[in-house]
Amino acid sequence: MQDAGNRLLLEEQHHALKSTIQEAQDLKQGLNVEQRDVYDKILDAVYHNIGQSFFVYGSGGTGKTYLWRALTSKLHSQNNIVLVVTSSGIAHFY
Ligand SMILES: Nc1ncnc2c1ncn2[C@@H]1O[C@H](COP(=O)(O)OP(=O)(O)OP(=O)(O)O)[C@@H](O)[C@H]1O
Repeated sequence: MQDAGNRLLLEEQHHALKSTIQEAQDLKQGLNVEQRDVYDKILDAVYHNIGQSFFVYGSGGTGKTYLWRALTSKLHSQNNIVLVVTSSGIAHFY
């Protein structure tokens, strides 16, 4: 019985991971040139464990949240833990 439970859990986790990978690919493909430049710089810093801070700013509706979704989705799809702390319109990734 426990095996069946574990199998269901694994299937569900696999399904969730497949959805996240697809979402990450879709969001990445949709990035405009400016967003893609920032996306690449931030992921490069994460993958090389540089511990850099980035301040992403722009007028309302210019795609900051979209960029954030693309980044978190990509990192989640690779089993990374993403902590997002938002305060007064300023969001930090750790
Ligand atoms: N590269 C993109 N491709 C397709 N849609 C995009 C892209 N970038 C942004 N959008 C869309 O444009 C709209 C505004 O983007 P978003 O919410 O990311 O802006 P924002 O900078 O976070 O705005 P605000 O500062 O007002 O919160 C959203 O509907 C978002 O899905």
